Amino acid sequence: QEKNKQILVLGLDGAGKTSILHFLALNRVQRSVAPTQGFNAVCISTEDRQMEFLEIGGSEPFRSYWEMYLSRGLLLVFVVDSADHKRLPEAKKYLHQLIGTNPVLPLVVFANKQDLEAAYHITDIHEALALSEVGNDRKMFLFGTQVTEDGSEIPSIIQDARDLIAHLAADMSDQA
Ligand SMILES: Nc1nc2c(ncn2[C@@H]2O[C@H](COP(=O)(O)OP(=O)(O)OP(=O)(O)O)[C@@H](O)[C@H]2O)c(=O)[nH]1
Ligand SMILES: [Mg+2]
Repeated sequence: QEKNKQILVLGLDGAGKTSILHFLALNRVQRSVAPTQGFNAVCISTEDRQMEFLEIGGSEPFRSYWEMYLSRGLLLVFVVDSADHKRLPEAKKYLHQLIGTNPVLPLVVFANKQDLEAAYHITDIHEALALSEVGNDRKMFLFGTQVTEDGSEIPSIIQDARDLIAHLAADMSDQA
């Protein structure tokens, strides 16, 4: 049933998936984050419902699971390291492979690590990931985020993103 579908959180290793989930769930920055070896399920309660997030590790051995779980996804949250310029083409390749299998799955992209000096601005991330090509029938959102202890401004973006994800997830469940 759609109600049991999860919000998939995918993206290359080190992009910040676990860090973002921790912040979304607890409004706090996690100090030492270990790479996710397999799956990381996080349940977040909003006023009227629960959201189930499923992160799948971004390291090579776990990427083969991404597509398998996509059919069970309510929406896709894709996280990139905005400062990892070298691997943006790889991230783009995986993203387009994933969404290619489902023309309507809503997409929320986090251009993470905006605190780093080398970070690309979201307009450059939009271009690097070819987000203009994700399809006209799909809802797509892009957030510039950072999960750091200093600077109180940006984490409010993560809270906005959480509200948006809650709305999208509710829409998708109600459609079922
Ligand atoms: N500077 C900076 N570092 C970050 C940010 N978000 C996460 N990190 C750090 O980046 C590293 C990787 O973060 P994770 O959250 O483990 O990344 P992940 O996408 O879950 O990685 P896998 O589980 O291996 O797929 C950790 O050392 C985090 O502390 C950010 O916004 N800015
Ligand atoms: Mg992780």
